[in-house]
Amino acid sequence: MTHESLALLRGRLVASVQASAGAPARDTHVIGALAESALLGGASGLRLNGPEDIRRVRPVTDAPIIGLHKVWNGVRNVITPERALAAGLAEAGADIIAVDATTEQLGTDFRLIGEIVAATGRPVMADVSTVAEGERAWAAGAAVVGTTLSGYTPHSPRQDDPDLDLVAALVAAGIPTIAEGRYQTPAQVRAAFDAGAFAVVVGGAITDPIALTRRFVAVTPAARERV
Ligand SMILES: CC(=O)N[C@H](C=O)[C@@H](O)[C@H](O)[C@H](O)COP(=O)(O)O
Repeated sequence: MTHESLALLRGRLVASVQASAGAPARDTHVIGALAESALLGGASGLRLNGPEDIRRVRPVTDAPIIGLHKVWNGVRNVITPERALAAGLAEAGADIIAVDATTEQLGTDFRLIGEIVAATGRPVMADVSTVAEGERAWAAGAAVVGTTLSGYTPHSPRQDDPDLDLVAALVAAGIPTIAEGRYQTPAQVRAAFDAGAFAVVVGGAITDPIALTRRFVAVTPAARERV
């Protein structure tokens, strides 16, 4: 199968435009405006959560949309855990479907990936947290693997920085890899491409004004006095 939409992302930046429930930006029109802004800034693709946001953005761009559907499992958001959710994303206009491909979510049976490819006709981006999960997802039919969930599962390293080691290890295993998760600076994005990443996804550092403001507030004397 050829994946034209995925091919368009090679060597390029994808903006993840999402907002948590309760955040002021959690409004489909705000998400739409942020997505359009990211495209004007040169992002070549978007990563969007849920059919509603995808429906808002699809008519204004031909840029590839990676769709995901987050479901809270009591500990963290799981990414598109069911076929029906994947079908909803495809119907809304997603070109690529992101799927949680962690051991804690799928155990050792990663067949959901192939089922979603068959049901939607869309390539799957498998969001993983370890090399073993990446290898299993690739064998199960993922078109590309993302380092998205490194740092968010019990068996991956907690760190403030992006997991560049995981990018390098997946690339060394011959797996097309999208670097995602905690990319905050252009230097980190460059490092991911230097490690062989196929594309890089940046979320909060582009689209989360609360997190961005916090970074600046943290260095004010008032904030330092509080520590
Ligand atoms: C762990 C998880 O659920 N990650 C989600 C996946 O879609 C999003 O909440 C992240 O914003 C996205 O991965 C981009 O990452 P960052 O915002 O760190 O650049």
